[in-house]
Amino acid sequence: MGIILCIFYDKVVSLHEDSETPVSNPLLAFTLIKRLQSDWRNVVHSLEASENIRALKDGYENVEQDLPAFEDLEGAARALMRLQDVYMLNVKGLARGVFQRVTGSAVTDLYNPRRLFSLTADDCFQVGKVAYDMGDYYHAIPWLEESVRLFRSHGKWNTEDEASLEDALDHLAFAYFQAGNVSCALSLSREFLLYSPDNKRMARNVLKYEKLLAESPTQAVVEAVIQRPNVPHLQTRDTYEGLCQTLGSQPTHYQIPSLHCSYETNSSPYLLLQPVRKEVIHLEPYVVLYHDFVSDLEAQKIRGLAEPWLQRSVVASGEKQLPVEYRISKSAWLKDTADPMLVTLDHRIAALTGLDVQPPYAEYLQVVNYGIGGHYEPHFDHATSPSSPLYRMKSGNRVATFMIYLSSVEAGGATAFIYANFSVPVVKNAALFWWNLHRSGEGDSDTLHAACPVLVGDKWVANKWIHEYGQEFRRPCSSSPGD
Ligand SMILES: O=C(O)CCC(=O)C(=O)O
Ligand SMILES: [Fe+2]
Repeated sequence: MGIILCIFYDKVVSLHEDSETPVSNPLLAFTLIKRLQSDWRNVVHSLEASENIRALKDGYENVEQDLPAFEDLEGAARALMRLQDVYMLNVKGLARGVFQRVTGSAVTDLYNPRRLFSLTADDCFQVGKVAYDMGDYYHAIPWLEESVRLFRSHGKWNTEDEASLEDALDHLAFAYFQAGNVSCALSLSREFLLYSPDNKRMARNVLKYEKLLAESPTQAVVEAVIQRPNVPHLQTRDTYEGLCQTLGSQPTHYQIPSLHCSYETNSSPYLLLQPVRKEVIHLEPYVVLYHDFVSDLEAQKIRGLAEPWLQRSVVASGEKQLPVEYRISKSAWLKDTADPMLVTLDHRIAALTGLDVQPPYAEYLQVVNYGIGGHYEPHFDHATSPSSPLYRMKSGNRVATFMIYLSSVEAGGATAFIYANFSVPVVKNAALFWWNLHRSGEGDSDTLHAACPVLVGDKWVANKWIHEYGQEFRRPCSSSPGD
């Protein structure tokens, strides 16, 4: 193996040596994907590697098809930007490996990593470039700023790097120009010319920026405010993000007497022997958390059964099911026949809720795995249009959701109820239950909810969606719209 690859290999090994779990730190996850997607390729194609190039290339080509694709790197960069937005994380801090929310002069640590993984100038460049290529200068600027700062302070270019200080200056200058900040664009372009004085394009840009500033000198002082790119389908973004930022901890005014804990037996012989600790979290909509609904072993078993079948999650769009940016996770459906333990689980859900969960009155168990940055933006579980694929089961709408947390997370990943204005943290082995429909059969719009992005960790949940039919005598209907 060539010396360059050895150095590169040692660097990768030392970064990952003390992570005993699969990658749970978003910064480490991003750099791992980047190392496999672009750094390694850059080492292989570098001039220094030429003496050992054949062996090096053969080794790379053998595994190339199994390595992350550019699309994966892009996804990982977008996940970092999502975390930055939702948790108001500071890019400078992220590049140093810390997860800090900075609001005014207040700095809050959202997570304290055991070890700091800092990003390189080239890592930051790649994140900024993903945003830049999408015309998203709001995100491109801080990441490219950080890249320029790191290139300037370390100065050294590494074999595996895709970009140099000039590339970072070039992109940042143009991003500032696009965002309306001509004076920053000008000074960065001038700095670029110090390193590459013969670059004609940049010389023309400098002239253009000088001319613009001469024509309208106010441009020099006006700090352009760049708007964060809007997500049209998400009007409730501020509430959602605020609820995610609490990481599921409840404000004290929720500690009201009607919200209490009890041992639930629901008059079921099954539960009399082993009551379940129930915590009423909210009344309208009615949301309860059943603690220790499953054991560690059961949770592990369910994850293991689902793992081989996991696929990118989809959502109902008209009559079709499609992957979308607002739901990022993997999921699998488990039939009861997959393991007798799932039948036991159904019995336990039926005993607790008093509902019939046999097919077709409930769906199979949907197991969901969210990686870093994985999320599900505000949505309803029940169908809101008569053409929804949910009606294909011919057992009505989804009357209730029973969701089991099959893992803990290190940070983030809370379940947020937007209009009801509360969020529930991930409580390993607990199950969250709520009614999606009023007794009239009409959807309860107060159940709008979301899965906050996972900041650090690997989140698993399982959904059991219970349908209207079969529950007629278990949850009688009522014509009163409020019930
Ligand atoms: O994962 C969560 O916290 C919520 C998941 C959810 O709402 C869903 O899968 O429909
Ligand atoms: Fe949901």
